[in-house]
Amino acid sequence: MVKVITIDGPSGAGKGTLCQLLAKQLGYHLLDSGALYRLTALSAEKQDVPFDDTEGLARVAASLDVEFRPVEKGVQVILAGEDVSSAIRQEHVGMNASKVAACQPVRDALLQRQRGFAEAPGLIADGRDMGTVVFPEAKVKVFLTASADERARRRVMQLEQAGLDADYAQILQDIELRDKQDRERKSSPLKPAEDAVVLDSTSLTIQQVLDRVIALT
Ligand SMILES: Nc1ncnc2c1ncn2[C@@H]1O[C@H](COP(=O)(O)OP(=O)(O)OP(=O)(O)O)[C@@H](O)[C@H]1O
Ligand SMILES: Nc1ccn([C@@H]2O[C@H](COP(=O)(O)O)[C@@H](O)[C@H]2O)c(=O)n1
Repeated sequence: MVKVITIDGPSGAGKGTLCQLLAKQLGYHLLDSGALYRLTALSAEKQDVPFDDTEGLARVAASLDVEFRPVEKGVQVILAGEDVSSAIRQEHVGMNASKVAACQPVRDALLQRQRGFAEAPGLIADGRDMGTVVFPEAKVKVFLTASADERARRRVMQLEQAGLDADYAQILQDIELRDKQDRERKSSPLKPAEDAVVLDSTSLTIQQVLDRVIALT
């Protein structure tokens, strides 16, 4: 059986950073499930599908023409031949992803595609419901958290390092709103699986987080 390690948690907890390091160290494949919800939101926007059109959104999710291309500094995301790696990372796309992700038909449309990433020798699955819904049989499950203040501080640093303006108060407000939406929705709400190890990274370095997760494998 393919070994799957699930890393779930709220926005900015450090899941993506951890998952890339884990995948590299263990030689496993990587699933960035948030990218699929972001791509669905971006495609819906491009195709003028309203965010309350459940059927339309599910069609968009089911027909995503996407390729994840490994490159030296991570993964390039290609949507219908166009490089949307930066476009899907915009703050408003994250908020829209959180809206479309609350729609059960969208989640249903993406389920098998996500499971298809589980190939030998193993998979690191990054998201909100990897341990609870998509890979409930995974042997190692981590729920990575950090305080909202710390996550906003990290996001500000990330944006400033990329040469972009960052308003701490606005970012904190967006993080808290996205947390609320993701935790309170009916479909696959953000929560730790019963058998997940909860890891609070607020005062841990990236290396310390990585070491603790490697110790679980
Ligand atoms: N333990 C840590 N200490 C300090 N900074 C960290 C830590 N973990 C991650 N970071 C930094 O925090 C920022 C956000 O991390 P990352 O993008 O991995 O979060 P995420 O959980 O994947 O967020 P999202 O779900 O919104 O994609 C990055 O700039 C990353 O370098
Ligand atoms: N398994 C998942 C992954 C993500 N989502 C939703 O997508 C939004 C964007 O995710 P990022 O990890 O890229 O920030 C997120 O806020 C969730 O609403 C999800 O529902 N399930």
